[in-house]
Amino acid sequence: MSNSHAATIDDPVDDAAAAPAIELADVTQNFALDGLDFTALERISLSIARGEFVSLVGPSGCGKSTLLRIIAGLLAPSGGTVSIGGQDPATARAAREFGFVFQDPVLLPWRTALENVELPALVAKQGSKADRRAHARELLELVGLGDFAAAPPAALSGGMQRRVGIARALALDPSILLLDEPFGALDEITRQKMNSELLRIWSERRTTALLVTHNVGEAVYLSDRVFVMAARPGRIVAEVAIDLPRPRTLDLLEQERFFAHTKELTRLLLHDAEETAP
Ligand SMILES: Nc1ncnc2c1ncn2[C@@H]1O[C@H](COP(=O)(O)OP(=O)(O)OP(=O)(O)O)[C@@H](O)[C@H]1O
Repeated sequence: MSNSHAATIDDPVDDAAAAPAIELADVTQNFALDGLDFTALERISLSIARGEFVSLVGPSGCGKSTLLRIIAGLLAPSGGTVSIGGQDPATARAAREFGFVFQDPVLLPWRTALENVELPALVAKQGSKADRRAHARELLELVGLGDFAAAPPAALSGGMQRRVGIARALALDPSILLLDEPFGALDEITRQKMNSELLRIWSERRTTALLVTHNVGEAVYLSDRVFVMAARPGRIVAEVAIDLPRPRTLDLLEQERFFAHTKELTRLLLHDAEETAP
């Protein structure tokens, strides 16, 4: 039986389309501190499929942020290979494959919410002024801030500023969202609301998401898979698949299966903490 459209093994276009969103093989990172070399990350290997939501949890200093920086092409690893949809990280970064959301959204105080969201496209000289504005408006609507386009950051609550940060991260239509403790500084209720919003936005935009968090419940609620890291040296010690149905709603937080997963992850983290205690 023949099919003229079937992919062949050698087809580079189909190979690139089939490549995982993020793939790391034996990634190692050494840093020098006070003249001494130390291993911050040791042989990290992982593969994240397109459209997957994956979290990294682990103790402070285990290298989570360093790993994000390597994936984003901001830091060249000491060893190993990184592939972003079949490209090297620097090429992927230049192609604007990444959107970043950090704990502090760092909005420009003299620009309105809309102008902050518009900024990446302005800097990248993308589209006409009218197109940029329309896209920024659409993104503000997406994060539920359509009525706050003209507000300066100082007039927005912490949660609203994070929403602007998410809208800005999506401004150049990235295929991968890298989130480093984005809601760490928020109170618990606002954080839960923001997580629900994040899930909605992620499913609407169909991006790949990689989240760094200290919060085990947050990792379970959001993720398809969670990687547990340990410190000294930073490494992956467990991978947990979260078998909770989607779409996920806040009532999930009271269900037995949710508790079972958070318990398992907490146990893995504590077990590791005991093993690496000084
Ligand atoms: N540029 C650098 N030079 C030297 N050491 C570094 C550098 N960047 C990170 N480190 C060290 O690498 C280790 C991992 O740091 P990293 O910030 O990635 O950890 P983390 O897991 O994100 O921590 P936290 O959860 O506290 O944010 C730490 O010991 C840190 O001091």
